Amino acid sequence: MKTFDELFAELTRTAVERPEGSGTVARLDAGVHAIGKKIVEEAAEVWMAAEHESDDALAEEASQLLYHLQVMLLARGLDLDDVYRHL
Ligand SMILES: N=c1c2ncn([C@@H]3O[C@H](COP(=O)(O)OP(=O)(O)OP(=O)(O)O)[C@@H](O)[C@H]3O)c2ncn1[C@@H]1O[C@H](COP(=O)(O)O)[C@@H](O)[C@H]1O
Repeated sequence: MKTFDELFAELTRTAVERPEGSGTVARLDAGVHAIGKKIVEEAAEVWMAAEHESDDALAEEASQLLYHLQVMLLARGLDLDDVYRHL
């Protein structure tokens, strides 16, 4: 298990070190258009899970949406403080 901040720290390292076989590296290389499409897809899956699926399925879809949001922030060179100052 990891926290939101721990995942972002891991993905930040991944973006720099670019380990072979990393899905995150592939998503960053695909760019913000592809990442944006994935965010929309995952957001729809969160919505559908909330309406029709179990609590655990909803939690899993939410985790995937949060992951793809973090990838988008990294792709644009933002960090979590850039988001937190708006909360
Ligand atoms: N938390 C996540 C995470 N959540 C979601 N995903 C990706 O998002 C996809 C979402 O699931 P879908 O059901 O939409 O699967 P899919 O339709 O096959 O997705 P596509 O690969 O076709 O886009 C997953 O298959 C993963 O590829 C994640 N990929 C990585 N992580 C974590 O990110 C870190 C770095 O991962 P790597 O870069 O892969 O090493 C590790 O801690 C991972 O656990």
